[in-house]
Amino acid sequence: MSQVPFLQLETLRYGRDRASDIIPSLSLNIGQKERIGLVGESGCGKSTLLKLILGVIQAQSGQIHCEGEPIRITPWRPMNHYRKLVQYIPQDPHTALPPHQTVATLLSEPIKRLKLGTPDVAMLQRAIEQVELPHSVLAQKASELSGGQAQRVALARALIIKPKFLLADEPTSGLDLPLREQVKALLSQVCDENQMGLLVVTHDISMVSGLCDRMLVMQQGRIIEDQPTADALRAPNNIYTQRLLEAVPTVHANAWQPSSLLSN
Ligand SMILES: Nc1ncnc2c1ncn2[C@@H]1O[C@H](COP(=O)(O)OP(=O)(O)OP(=O)(O)O)[C@@H](O)[C@H]1O
Repeated sequence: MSQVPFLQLETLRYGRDRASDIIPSLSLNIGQKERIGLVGESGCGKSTLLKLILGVIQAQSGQIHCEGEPIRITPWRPMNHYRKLVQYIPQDPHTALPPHQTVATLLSEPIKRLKLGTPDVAMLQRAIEQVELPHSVLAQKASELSGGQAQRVALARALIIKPKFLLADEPTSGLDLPLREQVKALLSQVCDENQMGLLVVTHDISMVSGLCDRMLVMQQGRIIEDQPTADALRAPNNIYTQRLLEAVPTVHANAWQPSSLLSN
């Protein structure tokens, strides 16, 4: 019996009019626990696609199914169920997290909103431990967090409801190199621990090569490359992907080798 994909996006269209659609027609299947990296130049529609999947904006046409069910049958009832399955970490947590709220309040909010019980101290402490922050952070306000801490708190807030899938919009933008490596390692770790899938938008090809099984390249709202990451990096199908990889100083398509080859 064939397994239903976790997410099925069918001919999604998003834009004001057909002549200037941000996403003209996009279809994509995402498997359970799949880790996908989405790259493409600025303004091509990556964040728009994440918002469509999250359900915060609605496509003009097309459908999204999650585990075989449409995500929006009536405005609110199915969305609550869906939000328990799919969570999001924003591009800039510092501006997305309400500055005057404490981390404890921020972590409690999704549990209350989604009616998943009463948050207790032990639950909040476990959540903050999972992103490798000290318990003392729970008492701090969002405005008092560093960029790296805010990113981890945003991750803890997404993970606290134990989603099956995480959408991450440029989770390492604005962080310095060591912090980027830490966030990448942490994402890999939490995906393993929580048996969770991931769709990460990034300009950092090393994040895709280090974290994702599958690589998508978007151009003008269309997916023009969709391959296992190793194949996309070694032999891209599309000339645009080739150019994108050549523009990356650290990971050159010709220099890249899968770790299995390096260890032989
Ligand atoms: N709220 C909005 N109203 C109108 N146009 C928008 C809105 N948000 C984004 N756009 C436009 O949609 C297009 C795609 O934007 P989007 O943010 O999805 O791109 P992106 O690939 O994520 O870019 P970046 O890599 O710079 O974050 C851009 O042309 C942008 O100007």
